[in-house]
Amino acid sequence: MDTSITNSPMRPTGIKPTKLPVPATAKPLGDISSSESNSRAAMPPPDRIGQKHKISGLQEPGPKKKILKDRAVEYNPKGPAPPSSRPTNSLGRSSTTAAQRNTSFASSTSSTTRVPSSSTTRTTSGSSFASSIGPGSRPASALQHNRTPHGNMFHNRSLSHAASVNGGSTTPMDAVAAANQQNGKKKAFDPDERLEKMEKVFGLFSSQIQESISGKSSWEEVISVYKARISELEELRVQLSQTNDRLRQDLEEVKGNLMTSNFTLEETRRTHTFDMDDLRRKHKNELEDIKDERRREAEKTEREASNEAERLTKNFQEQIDKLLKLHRDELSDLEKRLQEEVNGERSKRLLEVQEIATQLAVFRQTTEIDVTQKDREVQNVRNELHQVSSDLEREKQINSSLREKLTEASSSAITLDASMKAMKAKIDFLESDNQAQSQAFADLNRRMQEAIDAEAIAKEKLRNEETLRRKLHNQVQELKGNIRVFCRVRPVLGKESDEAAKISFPDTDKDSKEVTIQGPEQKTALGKVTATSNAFSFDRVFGPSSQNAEVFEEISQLVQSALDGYNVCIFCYGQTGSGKTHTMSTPIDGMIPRAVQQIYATAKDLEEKGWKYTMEGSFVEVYNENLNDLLGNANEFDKKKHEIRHDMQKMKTTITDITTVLLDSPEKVESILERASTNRSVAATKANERSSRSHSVFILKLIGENSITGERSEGTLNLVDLAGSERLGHSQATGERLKETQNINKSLSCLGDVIGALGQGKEGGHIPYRNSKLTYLLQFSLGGNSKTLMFVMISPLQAHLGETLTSLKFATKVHNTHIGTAKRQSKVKD
Ligand SMILES: Nc1ncnc2c1ncn2[C@@H]1O[C@H](COP(=O)(O)OP(=O)(O)OP(=O)(O)O)[C@@H](O)[C@H]1O
Repeated sequence: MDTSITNSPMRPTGIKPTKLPVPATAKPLGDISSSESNSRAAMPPPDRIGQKHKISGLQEPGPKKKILKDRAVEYNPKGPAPPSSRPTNSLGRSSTTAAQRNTSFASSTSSTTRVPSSSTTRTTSGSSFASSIGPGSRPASALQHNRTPHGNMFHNRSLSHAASVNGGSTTPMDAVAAANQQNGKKKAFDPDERLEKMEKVFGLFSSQIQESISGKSSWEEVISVYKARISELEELRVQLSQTNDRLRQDLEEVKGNLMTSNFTLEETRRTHTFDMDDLRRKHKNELEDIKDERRREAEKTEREASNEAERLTKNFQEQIDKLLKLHRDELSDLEKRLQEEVNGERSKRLLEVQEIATQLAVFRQTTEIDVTQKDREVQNVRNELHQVSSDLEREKQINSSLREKLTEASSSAITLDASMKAMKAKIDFLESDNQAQSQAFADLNRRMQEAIDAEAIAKEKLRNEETLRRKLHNQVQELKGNIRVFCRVRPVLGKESDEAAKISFPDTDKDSKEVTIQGPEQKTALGKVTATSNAFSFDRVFGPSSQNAEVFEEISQLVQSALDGYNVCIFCYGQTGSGKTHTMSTPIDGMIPRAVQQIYATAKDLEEKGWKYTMEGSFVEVYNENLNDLLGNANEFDKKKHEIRHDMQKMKTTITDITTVLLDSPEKVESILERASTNRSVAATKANERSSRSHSVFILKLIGENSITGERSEGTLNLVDLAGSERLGHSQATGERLKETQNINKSLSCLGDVIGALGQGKEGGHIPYRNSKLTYLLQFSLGGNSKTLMFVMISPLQAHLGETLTSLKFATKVHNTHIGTAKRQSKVKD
């Protein structure tokens, strides 16, 4: 049999092998061969049998049945066995034949077990063998259980076959044993009977051999079917592997496409995110600007409204006063005029009455004289009585007319009296109206007084609230920490063509406190290129699109603290060209002008709460460990010596021979900055042609006094623009520039040392302020009695990545420092 069928390694194609038919004649032969061998082994050797016969002296049996050898020849389909030179045994079979048979059985046994079919196939062949043996036989699998360690299974099985040929259910062994038993009763061993039985068994075996031979051809057919099937399967396998290769290629292609799509998608998403961020920031800035504008407008309107109200109240008061005065004057005039008129009229009427009375008296006298004359005349001229009577009559008529005249005069006197009374009533009325008005004015005055009192109470309340606000504001500042670090990344400028570094802002939507920078690319030992991602966190991070207004919004609270009497120090740290001067000193927009503007606006608001501020500004430069007066004469730089003096009791710093400008208008700061800028030492290095090689410190002293509460506060706002922090190696400086760079590096590292020592917070511990001019100058503005803010400025260029990471590490060190609680410098005047 071709063992390559079963032994050839079959690739797993996933196709189940077809169940191939197993010929019914096929039988496992190994057992039979073995059993035959075993049967023989169990028999005594023939020559010994003969010997026994001879020894026993028993009579030779007569004409016997054919001997076993002959019978074997009869059963052999190929004819009688060839003459053998080898000695044969008494059974007439050469040992070679038996060996061959054994080999043949063994191989058929192994081939049977090697058939590459399922257990079903094996079972089938097992059962076919079982069926070929007879109804009483057991299946091959069952026979397996009879295997003994001594290999005598074949013996048992051959006996079993023999038994089944006899048609009984007893095994051949049992039969032999039974025969032995029976014979044993008669005699110990009956060879004839034994031989007969053996012949029967042999006949059976021979028939089975025949069957096996015919089964072999069936197996060969099966094998050829298998072979055909195998070649088919091989073809199928080849086809499948080709299809598989094609599919794998397709898969690779699809994977490539997918990666490209993913990459494009990622690119688009990133661009979109950046656009969104920009838009969001722009929108936020615009919103902030609008808010600011609105707030300013609202404040302005409020201020205007209150001024207008005040002005109106004043005007109204003045008008009322004027009106009152006018009314009073008018009234007194009217009164005077009326009095005069009444007096005039009265005297006139009195004169008239007196005149009439005089006339009447004169007339009466005359009349009386006339009457006396007439009486005398009557007497004299009684005769002339008629004449005198007529004269009397006439006189009576004159008298009556005079009486009428008197009545008329009396009535006119009565009319005069009435008009006088009316005049008096009018005067009375006018006088009573004046009283009502006076009452109204008194009411008005009272209400005004009440309003003034309420205003005074409100102002008092406001003052108290201002004090409370200062306290709370500074509590909030203290809670935020007395040293804060902000990071600002400037945008890539139009003129810059260098590659931008990979800087991201992971929490722009939330707190804006984080910045992540991808470090330089490095090759691993295996040649793989990797880049580390460096994440930093600060109190606030401003991206490239941030504006100075947005930055100032964050520091305005510290400026307020300076007004409230605290020492505040704001630094800008970073390499040359990273945006320090842009942040600090840009005209109108920078931190210095904005701080001054805010201080003015707030100081003005505080005026009505009783506060009056004076502001003094000075601007100095620390260059090569020398102090220069930036508001002084540039020709005296590095020649004139300025000394720093500390008053340890009052915790005050003064610089000798320094220009101090009284800032009495916000515009003055512009001229200060301009002057300082022209004076400031700017020298070229290879790193940046506009590099500032000195530290500049804008010192603003704010002294506030409250005339009402007697409070006084003294705060200092230091706005420090540090020199470029680049390392020596990078700036490639030599000579004078090398000295500058060394001094800059020294003072910056001293600043780090001072902050570090303050951070350790040892009570009374040594703080190395004296190690550099800068730290010595800022002694009272760093540490316990101050609030410090450090801006770390970042260049967005990949070429500056090393400096950027160094700056951020320094800033992180500062950020991790906690400086003790700030104390306000305030006192109440004695
Ligand atoms: N946020 C910003 N927006 C726009 N331009 C900026 C910004 N920051 C800096 N710049 C520009 O970058 C350039 C360098 O900035 P700046 O002079 O402020 O750097 P610096 O750190 O002060 O350098 P130096 O150490 O030399 O003083 C300037 O042209 C400035 O206008």
